[in-house]
Amino acid sequence: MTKSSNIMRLALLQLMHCNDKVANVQNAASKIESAVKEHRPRLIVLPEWFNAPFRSYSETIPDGYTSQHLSNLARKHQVYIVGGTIPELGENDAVYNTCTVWSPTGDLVAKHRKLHLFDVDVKGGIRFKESEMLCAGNDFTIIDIDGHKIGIGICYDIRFEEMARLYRNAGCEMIIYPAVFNMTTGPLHWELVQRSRANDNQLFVVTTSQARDTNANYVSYGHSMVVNPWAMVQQSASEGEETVVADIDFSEVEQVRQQIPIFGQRRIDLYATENKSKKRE
Ligand SMILES: O=C(O)CCC(=O)C(=O)O
Repeated sequence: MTKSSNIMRLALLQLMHCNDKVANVQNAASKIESAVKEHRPRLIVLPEWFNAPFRSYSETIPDGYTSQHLSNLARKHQVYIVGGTIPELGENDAVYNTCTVWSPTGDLVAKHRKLHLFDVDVKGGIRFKESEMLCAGNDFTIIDIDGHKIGIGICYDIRFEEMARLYRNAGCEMIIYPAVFNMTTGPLHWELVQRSRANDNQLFVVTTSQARDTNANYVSYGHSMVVNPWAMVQQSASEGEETVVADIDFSEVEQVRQQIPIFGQRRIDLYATENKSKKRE
């Protein structure tokens, strides 16, 4: 697709979350409505696990409760929606951490199942084993909005440089990660990994987090963020419920790539990052 505009307005909805799926979807719907009325974004991004994080709430895509609501909201408001993530009930009763993307016609553009599950044990900090509850996806996901290629990853996926590199190699100008870092790794790495991926690959990195609820079992770090291809933080939220509005200027991607042309200078005679998935982008 040819690029119809170099500017794209994003709205990142950093949402508060509770254990009531219907209330969470309603909250997202009302924040989407306000963002559209006040800011007219082209693309809205929701947080990881914005509806509910548990198997008991899992649903099929695209006919499940949350999918149908996101589809209707995208159509009603004529906007693209990167629908954070939801627990997807997949084949053989497997549950995935899945991001859906909806077009302004209400169609499902793509779904991305988290590739890297968050299995960590940080002494005195956080222990988490996402693979006890969920299965990992196997496919990369690239969408096209107005001629701009955008890669999709989910939370822990951001730590894997090879994935971002493959997206860059496939022509992406932005990577969006719905994510919820925590109070151990958030202060340490949240901004660092975003600026690293942006710097390594000379593209925009966008994250949308849940808002911080200090009474939750898993306390979110917050700070939804847009990092530009110079690896500078263009905009960022604080901890609470907040909407971040950012005008992305895609011409910055080309400027950085021309001025610091690392991709033409790589020694690909000596090393490579190879896509081994069955479904190649
Ligand atoms: O990478 C991190 O520190 C946090 C990742 C995470 O919370 C997740 O993937 O769910």
